[in-house]
Amino acid sequence: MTRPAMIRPPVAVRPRNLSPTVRGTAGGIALAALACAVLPAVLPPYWTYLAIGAAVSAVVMLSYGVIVGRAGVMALCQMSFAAIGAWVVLRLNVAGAPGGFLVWLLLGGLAAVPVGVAIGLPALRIRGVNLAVVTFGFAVSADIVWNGNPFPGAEELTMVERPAPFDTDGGYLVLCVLVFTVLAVALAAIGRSRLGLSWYELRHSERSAAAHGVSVARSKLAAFAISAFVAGIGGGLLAGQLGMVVPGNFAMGQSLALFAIAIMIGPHHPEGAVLGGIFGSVMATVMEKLSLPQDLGGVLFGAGALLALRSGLSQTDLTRLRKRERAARKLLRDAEEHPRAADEAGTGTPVPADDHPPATVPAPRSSGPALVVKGLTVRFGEVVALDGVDLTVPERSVVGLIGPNGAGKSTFIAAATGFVGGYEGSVELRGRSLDRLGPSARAARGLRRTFQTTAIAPELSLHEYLRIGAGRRLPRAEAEELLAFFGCPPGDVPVSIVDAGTRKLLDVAAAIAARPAVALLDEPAAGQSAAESLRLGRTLARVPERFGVSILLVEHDMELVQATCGQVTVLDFGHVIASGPTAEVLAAPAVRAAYLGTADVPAS
Ligand SMILES: Nc1ncnc2c1ncn2[C@@H]1O[C@H](COP(=O)(O)OP(=O)(O)OP(=O)(O)O)[C@@H](O)[C@H]1O
Repeated sequence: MTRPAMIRPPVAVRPRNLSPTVRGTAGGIALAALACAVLPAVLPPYWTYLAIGAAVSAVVMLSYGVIVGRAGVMALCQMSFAAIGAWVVLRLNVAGAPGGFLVWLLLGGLAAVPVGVAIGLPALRIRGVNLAVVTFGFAVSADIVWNGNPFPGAEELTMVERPAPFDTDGGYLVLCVLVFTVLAVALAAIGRSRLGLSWYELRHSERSAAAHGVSVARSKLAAFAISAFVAGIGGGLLAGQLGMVVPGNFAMGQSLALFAIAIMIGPHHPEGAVLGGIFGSVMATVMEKLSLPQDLGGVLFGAGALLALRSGLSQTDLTRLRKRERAARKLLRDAEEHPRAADEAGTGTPVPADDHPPATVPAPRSSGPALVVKGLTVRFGEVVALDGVDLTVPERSVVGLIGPNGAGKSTFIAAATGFVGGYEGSVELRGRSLDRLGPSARAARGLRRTFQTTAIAPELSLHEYLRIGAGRRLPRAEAEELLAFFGCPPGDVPVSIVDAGTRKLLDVAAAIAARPAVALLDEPAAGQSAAESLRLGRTLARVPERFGVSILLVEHDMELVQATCGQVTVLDFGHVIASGPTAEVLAAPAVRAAYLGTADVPAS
C-alpha cells in the first residue's frame, strides 16, 4: 500500500532544544516591555490613539483565539461579551464604586463569564454552522438590547476616569499593553495545559477527546467562559479608552469582521492577536488614507478567512508549523545519518523498540478479570448488531476479537466504551459497573479505545498528543520511551509530518500512556505493511507485561492475531461463534466457514 511522505525512524531519539515555548514567552514579555518604554515617547498623539485602539482590539482578538482559534467553535458574539465588560465598567464608574478602574475591569470580565457559559450550553448539542447561527442570534439580540438602553453615563455624559499613572493617552497605551501581555501569557500557559491541548482535539474530533477521558462539555464550557472573560476585559478597556461607548462600538458587523480576521490570522498565538488587533483597528484609517472604500477591508478579511478555512489552518498556525516541521526534519535527518554523532551531541540515543527492558508494573488491584462484558445486545433500528455477546479480558492479556466485515466488532468496542448508549447487558471493569457512565467517564476509569480512522490535530506535537491521552503529567522521558516502544518518531515532531500508519501507532501509544486497565484497539495495523504489522503484533504482545495494560485487539490480519493474542473471540452477525485459545479457535470449522463463507458448517 502506498503512503504519503513518511517519517518513521527505526530508532528512538531524545530531542533537545526544539520546544521554543519558554524562549517565546520571554521574548514576548521583552517586546511588550520595549513597547511600553518606547511607544508612548515616540508616537505622535494621533498614532498613540490608534495604537491604543490596536491594543484593545488585540485583547478582544485573544478571546477569539480561545474560542475560534483553539476550540474551533464558530462563535460570532465576542463583541457582545465585550459590551458586557464595558457596561459593567461604565455602571461602576457612574456609581463611584470602590476599587477603581482596574477592579471594575476585572469585574467586567467576570460579569461576561456566566453569559459566556449560557451561550456555550447549546454548543454541547450543536456545532458548526448551526452553532454559528445561535451565537449570531445572541449577538443580534444583544444589539437590540444595547440600542434600546443607553450605556450607563451616556445621558449625563459621565466619562470613565482612567487611573493614575495611566490617565494620559501614553499611560493608557502602557496599561493596554500590560493587560494584553498578562492575558497572553496566562492563555499561553492554559494552552500548554491539558485543558488547552484538549481544545485542539475538540476542534478536530470530539469523539477522540472523549476517548481520552476529556469531558467534552466541561472543556467546551471552559473555552466559552475564558473567551467571554477576555472579551469582557477588552470591552472594559474600550470604555476606558473612549470614556463613553455607544452601541455602534459593539455592532454585529464588528463581531463578524473580527471573526473573519481571527479565522485568517489565528489570534490564539500572541503575534496573531497583535496582528489581528492592528488590522481591526488601523484598517479603516489605512483605507481612508489610500482613498479606498471602507468596505474593501471587510471583503479582504472575508476572502482571507475563506482561504484559511479551506486549508484548515490560520496564517500563524501555518508559519509556526512550518518552522516546527523544518526543525523536526533536520533532527530526524541528523539522527538517521549520524546516529552516533547525534548521540554525542545529546540529541538522541538509538534504542530499538525490542530492546526496551521491562518496567516494574504494579500488580492489578483486583484478582478477577480486567473486563467482563455479559449479554451485550445493540440494535440499530431493525439491525441487531450484537446479540447477547459475552466476552472477558483477563488481567495482563491480549485477547483478539475477530469476525467478517459487519460482524459487530466495532459496535462491541463502541458499546463497551460508552459511545453507543442504550445497549442491553452489562460492562464491568475490574469489578465495577460502567453501565451508567458516558465515554469520557469510562475512559477516565481505565477503559480506553482507539478508532479505525484517526483524527489527530496536525498542529500538535507527538508529545502533546500523548499528554492528552495520558490524562496526567507525562514526563518527557516517559513519553519518549513510549514513542520509541511503538516505533514512533520523537515527541517534538509535529503530527502534520507523520504518515497515516504512524498516526495509528501514536493513537495506540496515547491509549497506553494513560495506563488504563484495558485498551480496546480497533484495527491498529490497518495501513501498515505486512512486516510492520508483524512488528506491531510483537510490540502489542509485550504491552501487558510492560505497562500492566490488557488489550482487546480487533483485527482482520490473522498473522497479527496469531502472533499477539493468547485467546480469541469470533463474532459473526452479532453472535459469538467461537471463543478460546487462538490456535484452537482459528482451526474451528465454524470460524473457517464464517471467513470462507461455507454456510453448511454449524456454529459451535
Ligand atoms: N450507526 C449505525 N447505524 C446503523 N447500523 C449500524 C451502525 N453501526 C453499525 N451498524 C451495523 O451494525 C452491524 C455491525 O457493524 P460493525 O461496524 O460493528 O461491524 P464490524 O465487525 O466492525 O465490521 P468491519 O470489520 O467492516 O469494521 C453492521 O450490519 C452495520 O451495518
